[in-house]
Amino acid sequence: MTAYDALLLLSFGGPEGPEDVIPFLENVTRGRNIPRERLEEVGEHYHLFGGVSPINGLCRDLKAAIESDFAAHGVDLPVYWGNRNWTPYLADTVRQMKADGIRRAAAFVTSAYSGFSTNDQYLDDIARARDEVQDAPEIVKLPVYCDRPGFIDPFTDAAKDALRRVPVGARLVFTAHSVPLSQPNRELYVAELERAARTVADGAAPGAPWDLVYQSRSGPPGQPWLEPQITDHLERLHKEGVNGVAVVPIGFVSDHMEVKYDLDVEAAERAAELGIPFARAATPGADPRFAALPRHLLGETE
Ligand SMILES: CC1=C(CCC(=O)O)c2cc3nc(cc4[nH]c(cc5[nH]c(cc1n2)c(C)c5CCC(=O)O)c(CCC(=O)O)c4C)C(CCC(=O)O)=C3C
Ligand SMILES: [Fe+2]
Repeated sequence: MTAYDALLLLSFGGPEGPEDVIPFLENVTRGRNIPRERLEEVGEHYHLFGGVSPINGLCRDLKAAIESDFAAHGVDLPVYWGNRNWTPYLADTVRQMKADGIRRAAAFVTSAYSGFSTNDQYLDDIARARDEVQDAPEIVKLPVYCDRPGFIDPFTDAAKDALRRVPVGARLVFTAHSVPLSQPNRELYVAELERAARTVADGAAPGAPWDLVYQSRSGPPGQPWLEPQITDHLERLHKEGVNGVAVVPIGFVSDHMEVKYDLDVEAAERAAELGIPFARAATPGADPRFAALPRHLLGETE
């Protein structure tokens, strides 16, 4: 079926305990001009969760779901997992793949879009990890999948479910991670987000208004980033008299910290203060349709 001899699940990584939080944040922000106060604030978000990022468990679940999907469809490929910013570090995974005799792996990244943070940085990570390992296996990133049914359909179902938890007429609000306006390929990222949001909105609430807004901004105050922020947007919707909000984190694939804190804690609190009924849609996570995406994408590339 395929010219590959392994699948590599490539993710962001996150701390596994309180002592990991600061070194993890240093890894993420090295050379990136993020204010110290912002780091301390984000560190507190992790400490609220015992210093453990949800992303690691989510990756383990997704890896198991991909393995089940492969087994159910006769795809005989081992699945490896490596991260950009924390253990299991990608370079260590590549070293293990090499030791196991892997020669050419396909990489499925836990980020669906084109753009710098969402695609290009992962390509750089692959190149850097391969440089660290002598005769490293070839690693080919699978195509961007933000328009695929395996990504869109779970969101459409989740958006419908979230709409059922707020009053009829509530606004569908899509969120994605903000990035600096100066970031390379920012237009492409936004265009893909708009297209994905429109597709989900058409499926979940045909004809109803929807918005695409941003979250988790981290740069210095003077630097322009994609706006509006979800919290500001909630205020605006409140002033407009909107009677409820169903938030769909279309920019992410799983319920990691940006979802569990920035939406489920921060945005939900803001909505409560404003008296707006608020529901947050699930992300694809380990949905079997999402876990089937690597197999579908493998079948298309050689
Ligand atoms: C577009 C995008 C995605 C979606 C694509 C993808 O999923 O890859 C994403 C995902 C994630 N971002 C994550 C964590 C962090 N991102 C940070 C900082 C930044 N993110 C950025 C962008 C994105 N980030 C940017 C432009 C910065 C500024 C620094 C820089 O230019 O790189 C910081 C520093 C502190 C802060 O938030 O300021 C942290 C801790 C986690 C792990 C969560 C967990 O542990 O559960 C995940 C999945
Ligand atoms: Fe981030």
